Amino acid sequence: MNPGLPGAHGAGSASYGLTIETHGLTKKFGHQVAVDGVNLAVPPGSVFGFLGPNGSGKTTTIRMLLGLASASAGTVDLLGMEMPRRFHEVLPHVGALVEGPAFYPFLSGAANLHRLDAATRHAVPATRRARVDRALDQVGLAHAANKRVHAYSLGMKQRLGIANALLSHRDLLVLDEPTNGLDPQGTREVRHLVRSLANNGTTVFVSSHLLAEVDQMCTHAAVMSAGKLVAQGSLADLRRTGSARVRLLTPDGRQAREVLASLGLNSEAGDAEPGGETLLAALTAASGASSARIDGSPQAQSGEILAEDIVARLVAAGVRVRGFAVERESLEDRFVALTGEGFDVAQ
Ligand SMILES: Nc1ncnc2c1ncn2[C@@H]1O[C@H](COP(=O)(O)OP(=O)(O)OP(=O)(O)O)[C@@H](O)[C@H]1O
Repeated sequence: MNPGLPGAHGAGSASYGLTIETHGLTKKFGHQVAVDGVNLAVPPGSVFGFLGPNGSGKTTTIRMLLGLASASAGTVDLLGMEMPRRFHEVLPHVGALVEGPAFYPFLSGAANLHRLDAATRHAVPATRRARVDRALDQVGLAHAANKRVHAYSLGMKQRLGIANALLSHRDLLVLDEPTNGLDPQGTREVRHLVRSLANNGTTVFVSSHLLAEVDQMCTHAAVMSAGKLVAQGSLADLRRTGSARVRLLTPDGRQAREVLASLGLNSEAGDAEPGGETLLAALTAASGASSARIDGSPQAQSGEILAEDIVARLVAAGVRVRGFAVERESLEDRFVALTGEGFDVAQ
C-alpha cells in the first residue's frame, strides 16, 4: 500500500500498544522546569484532550512529541517508534497543527494546499489533486475550495490548517489549541470536526485550556499543572475517581447520624432547613470501618457504600427521611482540586 494515498494505512497500525508514550519527559529552560517528568499514555483510536491552564507546559510537550524541540530528559515513542531518532519514518503518519501554517491570502484554499503538499517530501504528486479535494471535503471546505483565503473566516482558516494536516492518511493528528481565537460558530465547527476525524481510526491528540471543550470532544484526557501531569485516563474513569457524598434532610438527626456512623460514614451538619436537619456524608467509608458494611450487600466498585443501602438502613432504623440526594464531584471540581487552579470552563 502506498502511504501517500488517502485511506492507506501507515506505520503498522496494529504493531504498537500506545500511539503516544512518554517516560520522564522533561524540558528545562535555564533553571525553569517547563515540563517535569511527564509519562503520557495515549491509546490508539482515542480523542485525547491535553488539558491545562496557560503556561502549564502543553505546547512545550507537544513540540517535544513532534521533534520540534529537544527534550532535556526522558523518552518519546510515537506509533511505537522512538522520537526523534526515527523522525523520518514517523513523520509521514503524523499530521500536526501547531501555531498554524502560513497561508497565502491571495491564493485559494485549494491552491494553498497544493503548494504545501508540493513542499512535502513524501507526498505523491500523482495523487495530489484527489488528496487535496478529499481533505477539503473532510473539513467541510469543498464549497470554498476556490475562494481566496483572505475571504475565509478564522474558523475556515483553522479548518484549512487541519485539512493540510490531513493531506495524507494519518495515524495520529496533533492539534495545539485548535479553537483558540475562534468565534462560537468557528469553535463549534472545529470541535465537530475533531470528533469526526476519530471516526476514521485516526488518534487525535488535542490541547486545550477549556475543560468544557475537552469534555465535549474527547474520550480521554490528561491534565497538566505547572509542568507536571497530575491525572490521565478515560473521561469516564476520571469522573469515577471523583468523590461523592449524600445529602440527607431529616427531622431525626441524632438517629440518622448513628445509622451513618454504623456504616462507617462520617457526617457533618449542613445548612439548617425548615423541617429538619441537613446531614452531609462522603459515600466512602472511613478507613477501618469496613466491618460496618451491610451483610450480603455489595459495595460499589470504588469502595463507596451504595445509596440504596443507606436508605434501607435509615428506614429500618425508623429515621424519617424528607430529602435524600447523591452529589457527585463534577469533572470541573475534580480538575480544580487537582491543579489548584481555576479552569476556563466557558464556551
Ligand atoms: N523558548 C522558551 N524559552 C523560555 N521559556 C519558555 C519557552 N517556551 C516556553 N517557556 C516557558 O515554559 C512554560 C510552559 O509554556 P508552554 O507554552 O508550554 O505552556 P502552555 O501550557 O502551552 O501554555 P499556553 O496555553 O499559554 O501556550 C511557560 O512558563 C513558558 O513561559
